[in-house]
Amino acid sequence: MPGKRTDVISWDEFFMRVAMAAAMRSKDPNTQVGACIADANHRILSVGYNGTPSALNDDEFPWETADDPLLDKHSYVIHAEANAILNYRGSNKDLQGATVYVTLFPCHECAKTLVQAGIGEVVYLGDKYEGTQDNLISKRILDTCGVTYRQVTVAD
Ligand SMILES: O=c1ccn([C@H]2C[C@H](O)[C@@H](COP(=O)(O)O)O2)c(=O)[nH]1
Ligand SMILES: [Zn+2]
Repeated sequence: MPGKRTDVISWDEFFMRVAMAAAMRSKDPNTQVGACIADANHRILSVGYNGTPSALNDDEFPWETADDPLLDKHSYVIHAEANAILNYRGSNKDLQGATVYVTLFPCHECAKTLVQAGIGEVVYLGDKYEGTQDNLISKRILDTCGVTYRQVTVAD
């Protein structure tokens, strides 16, 4: 069609950029994670980022890592993927076969949650914990459950 723009961003890049925007809402000083769930019709089903439960004042809880679980941020943060699933307002069945775009490869807890929610594909940006025990368990869960995963890059 004459005059039509053709150099538009791909769906992968679009959904990953939505996940990247969500990550910018995270208060975590070390690792900001965003997740965007999309269906086969290229509709966004939900978005989430890593943060404390909304009823919990994030000024009153730690954002550092500590040996004492009471003082460790990991005890209080809901992961981006879990928040995206929890934020979803449709029927759970609609997540069946959906794709999650996530800025960090999911941890093994998120892998279990994604599988149980029916997510069929994980598209990720970074894998900074690659090779760790948690990361290997996560990949084992996804592999065993038939959830495919692939890495994408997004230009600066
Ligand atoms: O699957 C995942 C794994 C981690 N997160 C969040 C949880 C924390 O807020 C950070 C990780 O912090 P580190 O300092 O890198 O341990 O990332 C997530 O949302 N999803
Ligand atoms: Zn996780």
